[in-house]
Amino acid sequence: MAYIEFEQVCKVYGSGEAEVRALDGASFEVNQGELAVILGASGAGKTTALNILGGMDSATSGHVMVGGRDISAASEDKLIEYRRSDVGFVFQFYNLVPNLTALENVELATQICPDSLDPAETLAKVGLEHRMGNFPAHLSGGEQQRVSIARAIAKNPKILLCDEPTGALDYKTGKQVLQLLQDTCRLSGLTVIIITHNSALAPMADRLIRFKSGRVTSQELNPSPVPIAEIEW
Ligand SMILES: Nc1ncnc2c1ncn2[C@@H]1O[C@H](COP(=O)(O)OP(=O)(O)OP(=O)(O)O)[C@@H](O)[C@H]1O
Repeated sequence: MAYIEFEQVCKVYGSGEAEVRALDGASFEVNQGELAVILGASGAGKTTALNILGGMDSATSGHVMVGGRDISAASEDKLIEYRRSDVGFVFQFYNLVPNLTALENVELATQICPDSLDPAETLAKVGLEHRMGNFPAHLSGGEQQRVSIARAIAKNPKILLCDEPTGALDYKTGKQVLQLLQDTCRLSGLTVIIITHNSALAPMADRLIRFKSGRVTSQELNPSPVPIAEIEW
């Protein structure tokens, strides 16, 4: 059994004329420690799938198994615990608290987690040891995204879910952020899932999952993933 199993998941928003099938029987799996890339056009259902996997949204039907637990059948209390201790999120627009410093943003996330890592050490790991006292507005986009990655990693989660993590960054900064995510996956054994529109990123993945119209159209394993530094687009 794979660590993550997304089985025939449907997500329907609205009803009647206004019904939208954001997911329409999507199935994929990801093994522990893998870096998976989810590719698909706008509206294909990628964010919906990630939100369900992260326990932030619920499936209309189907099953979502993580580490042998059926999170699609979990109670609200269990889901809160799952979101706190098992899942780290990285968003396109960082979502940092503006009136807290970089260090305080990371500390805030770790305060609710039982096995969290040291916030200052984690910021140093992402190369921000000299920027810990800065507020988000005084950091570049790439640095803010590093803080948000540190915030997610410092929870010591089992899976790291990244929704278009380089969508707001320039080419060079985006590449550095992807390198950090690839290194984090390799060095810490964290299971990392990255959503992107950019098909050029496919070679960096251990597993490539393609979404179209709420379904998974293909799932490929890559025996020799390429370091992001060697990928150009
Ligand atoms: N809360 C909602 N209510 C109604 N429809 C929704 C809701 N969330 C998503 N949808 C619809 O579900 C479909 C899938 O959306 P989703 O955001 O998952 O796609 P996506 O592949 O992540 O797209 P993008 O790359 O543009 O972010 C879209 O048609 C979207 O409009």
